[in-house]
Amino acid sequence: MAKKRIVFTGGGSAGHVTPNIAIINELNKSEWEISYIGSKKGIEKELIEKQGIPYFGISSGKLRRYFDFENVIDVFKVLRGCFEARRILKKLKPQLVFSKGGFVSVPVILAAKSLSIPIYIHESDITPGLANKISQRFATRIYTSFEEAAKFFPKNKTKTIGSPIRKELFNGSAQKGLDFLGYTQKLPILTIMGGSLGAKKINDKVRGAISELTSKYQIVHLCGKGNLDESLLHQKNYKQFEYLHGELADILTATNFVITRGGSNSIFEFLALNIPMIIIPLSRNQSRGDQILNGKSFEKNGYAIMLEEENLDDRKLLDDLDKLAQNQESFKKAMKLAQQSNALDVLVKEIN
Ligand SMILES: CC(=O)N[C@H]1[C@@H](OP(=O)(O)OP(=O)(O)OC[C@H]2O[C@@H](n3ccc(=O)[nH]c3=O)[C@H](O)[C@@H]2O)O[C@H](CO)[C@@H](O)[C@@H]1O
Repeated sequence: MAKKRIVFTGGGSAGHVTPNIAIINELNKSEWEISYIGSKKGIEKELIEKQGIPYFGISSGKLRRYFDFENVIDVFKVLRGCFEARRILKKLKPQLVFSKGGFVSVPVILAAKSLSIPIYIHESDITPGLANKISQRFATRIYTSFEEAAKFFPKNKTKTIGSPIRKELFNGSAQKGLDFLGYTQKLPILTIMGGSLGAKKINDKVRGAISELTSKYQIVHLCGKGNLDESLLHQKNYKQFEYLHGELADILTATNFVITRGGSNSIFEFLALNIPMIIIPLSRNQSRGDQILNGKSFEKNGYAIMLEEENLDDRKLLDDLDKLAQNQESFKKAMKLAQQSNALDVLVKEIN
């Protein structure tokens, strides 16, 4: 029997890729021929090629909400991306395009629409990103992580399902994580994840308070590409990484507490893994404020403490960490009570 064909798209940062990887890993490879269209150089290229999935790079422009001369150039890049995506889709002839958003997905969606290929999209945040805002009118079905997001999309084709999480994250070994880090069970493990690209503000604050932090915690700092601090290479109880791939599952299983940006996929992963967290969202100056809404929603439900960047100083960070540790059982209880969504199973079923 001929295989069914699906094309995934999404990129720019890992949050627009890891949910696709979660789904790809669950699709039966003897039934599905899977391909991916992303940008020529974005993080999606490396992450998808690691999975052994055929990858097609297209020209893509950044979508900005403000005026910039670069916008004019980017319009041409996006147009070029549309033609390239159309050529690739005509060749691959998929029955479905699945998009996780990010600016590279827009040309793919426009091309898919022009070829009448059905399109499913997933929105991770409470308010839709610009790419999904544009794409939604062309989508056949729209899925959201947050209940609050559904109101931004047409009712008849939208469904809230939660966040599709890579199954491997649930199969980690705490001991393997400790061995990898060279840590013991003497002090709690605090993992700091500044989103997939790292967060300079968080990196600086953590490093500024390093003596006090490392006297209480064994730290795993995911600091983003190009953000390693050489002066701390020999710091006791401190391990820094630009980005972790396969080891992440073991490390998160060994982790007691997390300090994180408010990226939707990360915080849903910590929720599913029952790890109490402090969320420091990207501020309104640097974003549309989606992470603040994500953080507020998690705080309201008792899963996290939210600490706004404007209030982020060493003392506040240390105090909030103490609060998190003292009340860890109540955070864990609230997280356990949360309807653990089976978003991944739902999506795989709907795609099949
Ligand atoms: C700056 C920016 O625009 N951020 C957005 C981006 O965040 P970002 O790309 O940071 O996305 P998320 O925090 O949602 O997800 C990051 C993903 O990368 C993985 N990971 C991270 C670090 C690491 O070392 N290894 C690893 O595997 C995490 O497990 C997670 O699956 O997309 C999110 C989902 O739309 C949005 O909520 C964020 O606002």
